[in-house]
Amino acid sequence: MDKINLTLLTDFYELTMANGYLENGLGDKIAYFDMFFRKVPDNGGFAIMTGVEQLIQYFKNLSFDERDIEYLRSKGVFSEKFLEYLQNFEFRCDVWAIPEGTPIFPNEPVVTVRGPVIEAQFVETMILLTINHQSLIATKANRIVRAAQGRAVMEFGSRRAHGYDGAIYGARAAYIGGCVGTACTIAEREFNIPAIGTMAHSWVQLFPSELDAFRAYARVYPDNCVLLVDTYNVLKSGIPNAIKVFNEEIVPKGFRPQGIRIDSGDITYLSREARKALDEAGFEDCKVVASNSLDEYIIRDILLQGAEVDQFGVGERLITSKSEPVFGGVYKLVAIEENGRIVPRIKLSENVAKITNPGFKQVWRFFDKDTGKAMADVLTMHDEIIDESKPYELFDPEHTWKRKTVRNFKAKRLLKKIFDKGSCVYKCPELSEVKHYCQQQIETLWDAVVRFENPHKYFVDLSEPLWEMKQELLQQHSAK
Ligand SMILES: Nc1ncnc2c1ncn2[C@@H]1O[C@H](COP(=O)(O)OP(=O)(O)OP(=O)(O)O)[C@@H](O)[C@H]1O
Ligand SMILES: O=P(O)(O)OC[C@H]1O[C@H](OP(=O)(O)OP(=O)(O)O)[C@H](O)[C@@H]1O
Ligand SMILES: O=C(O)c1cccnc1
Repeated sequence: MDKINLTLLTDFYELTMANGYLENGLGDKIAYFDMFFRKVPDNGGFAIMTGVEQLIQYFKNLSFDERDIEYLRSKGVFSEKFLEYLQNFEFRCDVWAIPEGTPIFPNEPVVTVRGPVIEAQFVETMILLTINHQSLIATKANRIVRAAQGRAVMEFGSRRAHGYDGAIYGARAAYIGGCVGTACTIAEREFNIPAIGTMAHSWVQLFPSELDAFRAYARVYPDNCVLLVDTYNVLKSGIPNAIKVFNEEIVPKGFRPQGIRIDSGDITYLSREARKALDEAGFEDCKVVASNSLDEYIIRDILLQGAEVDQFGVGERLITSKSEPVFGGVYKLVAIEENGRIVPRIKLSENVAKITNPGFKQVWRFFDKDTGKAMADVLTMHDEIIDESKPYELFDPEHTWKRKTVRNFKAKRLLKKIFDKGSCVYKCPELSEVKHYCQQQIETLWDAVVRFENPHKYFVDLSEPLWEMKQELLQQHSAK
């Protein structure tokens, strides 16, 4: 994409704090921040990590140009020393992230940044907005795709997206989450996501009659003809006219009609009637496509009702994650360095669930070697080693008497280093690989975690050393 300088896309307080850190001689103080989220949208059992590639681009392009500096100077609140620092700004942080397409769970770090506090703090806004947005849409898209039970879901949301990047990155996230393609053309040019689509009502309205409109379309696209049949009356005119045109314009040319699209009315009833009519006309292979404010709940319902739909087009409720439009990822300071030693920091809260997990950490996913299924995630100190040859005791960090010893497991580190002292050390996989990886990783989750209603809570535990360190910090603070 054409580069726009997004360096100043940061909350103003990041800049005032940065200026203040410098004034206090703390500019080079090393700090650690974690991004994590607290709740899976739509009460789902898991979310999908997405947006790392855009985050990498952001880190690579961070630099303050003349216009940025002049603007900041005009505010009259920043020291010349700070403006000079910004002019020579170079990103020097280490960054770890969970790879795109990985199922992620509440309270585990999905991004960790270590570096001079000025820089590590400054990037908060873009880290959160990038990962929050794409992970939200990928998670929503995956719910819709799962509801469709193997039927193709096309993403039709650009026109109702919240801004152009909401459309483009939304299309990207939806593809990772399982959509087969998008109506967003630029997403194919940029990301190789298949650009697909049918026709609008305006096409049908423009011609003197529906029959004329269908004929005209079929003549231009005999090999890829999907007709929109609900402009006037699906059963009385749309379907009969479509069948007539298929017979007149498509079959004689040696092609097969691709489909019809229904965009209003009772989708169950109309799709069943359409299926019957198409089958009777010898078009058993002609697909029935449905659209119209669909989401996972409506798709699940109409399939339960016996709808005969082969493909779904889903726009507004997917691209805006309408039922729950906030992912809620946050960015918290978890440690600082003092004389080269990592000193954990904690954020307290009356609400126990909101107390942060302190320290520089790693996230491990435990897989059962027999079934290949994910059993639990465990947060550990960053340098802890998990020995797969020995039994490992998992325990609930809140109810510590709940314990389980696991054997015969594979433990995989989830946080991968993507930047080393400001240099990118990670090669992003192709988007098609990410999509495939996502599907594969979801298959490692038990059905109970994946189901829509009251999914089983996947365990995100703390290792014994991390749990003890957290207790110690809590005790220190309560003693104060
Ligand atoms: N069988 C069904 N069960 C449950 N929901 C359905 C069924 N068929 C359609 N829907 C959904 O019901 C909603 C109906 O939307 P709406 O009120 O816009 O009606 P419409 O048929 O599109 O009307 P219009 O002709 O004005 O476009 C849509 O979200 C659609 O997906
Ligand atoms: O309902 P969504 O899930 O967002 O799916 C996309 C919608 O966008 C189009 O309608 P629109 O009225 O914008 O254009 P049209 O005249 O081509 O139907 C399309 O026909 C769908 O109804
Ligand atoms: O191609 C389509 O059918 C389409 C594209 C965008 C929005 N609604 C439908």
